[in-house]
Amino acid sequence: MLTVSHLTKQIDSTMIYENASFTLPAGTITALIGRNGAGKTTLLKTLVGALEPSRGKVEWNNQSIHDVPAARKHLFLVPDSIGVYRQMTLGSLIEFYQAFYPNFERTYIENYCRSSNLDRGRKVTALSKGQAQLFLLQLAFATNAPVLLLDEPTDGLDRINKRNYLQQLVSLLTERQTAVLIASHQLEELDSLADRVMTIEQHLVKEPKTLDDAKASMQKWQVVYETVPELTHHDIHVLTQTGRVVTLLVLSDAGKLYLEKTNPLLKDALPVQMEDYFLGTFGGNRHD
Ligand SMILES: Nc1ncnc2c1ncn2[C@@H]1O[C@H](COP(=O)(O)OP(=O)(O)OP(=O)(O)O)[C@@H](O)[C@H]1O
Repeated sequence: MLTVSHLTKQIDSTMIYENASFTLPAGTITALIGRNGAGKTTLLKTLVGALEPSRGKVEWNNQSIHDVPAARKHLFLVPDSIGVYRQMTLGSLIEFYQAFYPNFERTYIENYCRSSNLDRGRKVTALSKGQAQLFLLQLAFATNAPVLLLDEPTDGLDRINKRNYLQQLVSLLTERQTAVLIASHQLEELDSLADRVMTIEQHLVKEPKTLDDAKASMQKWQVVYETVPELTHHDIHVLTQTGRVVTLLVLSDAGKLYLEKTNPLLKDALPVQMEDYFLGTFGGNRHD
């Protein structure tokens, strides 16, 4: 299992992210969410050994990813851009990763190239953004690595490829018991996919919570007023207001009490979605 302890990254004296401590259990999908620039990509790059941590460690079964390069064969990162692969041909990428990953399934990726009419001699730059992304995602499956780190995996995919890819991810994950960490802004997608959610809030990496626990930490209400009051409480986050109808998130018991005191005419509970969780966590007065 991948175990991360007190992982911290500073670049020049700027804190990028701090104190990441978590494990990635087999057969689970963990969503990593945070505002732009929160440090998600930097965290993924540190996990895979592409960046050195300032403090803390990443271990695969007690072997340090940073001190023992061979331990990295248990992880594969699909980056958020093809930058590092630009000048490589598909064939050379396949050779490169086959040499590194002991359970690499060459037939799998070759079949994919054939069925998608991708010539192995083509450079990654000669593919469209979506084609390159799909190729890397399939390459990730071909490595058979027990831990997959995916940075904005569905960015650039059309709806059909996105749906097919997500179905494939879930079935491969179940079959192989892969541990997956996905950094993404596609919150609706994460809602149906993730078992757990981990946030980076003001540089601090929080412990993963189950999706149910995360959603239960806030309540969503649709409230109707005679006259809508100013809802200024720290733990009330207004999502929308249409006339006298307000949809809001309540982030604490104090917020709940405050809401009661505003004497709404009607109050209906709504299910909390991942997008609400994001807005409640990052968009409320607490983070202003
Ligand atoms: N090589 C670098 N030198 C200096 N600062 C860097 C470097 N790489 C990243 N940063 C800074 O680290 C912070 C986090 O960047 P990162 O790309 O990890 O964020 P992110 O959460 O993935 O953002 P987004 O959601 O926009 O993709 C940013 O402020 C960025 O400017």
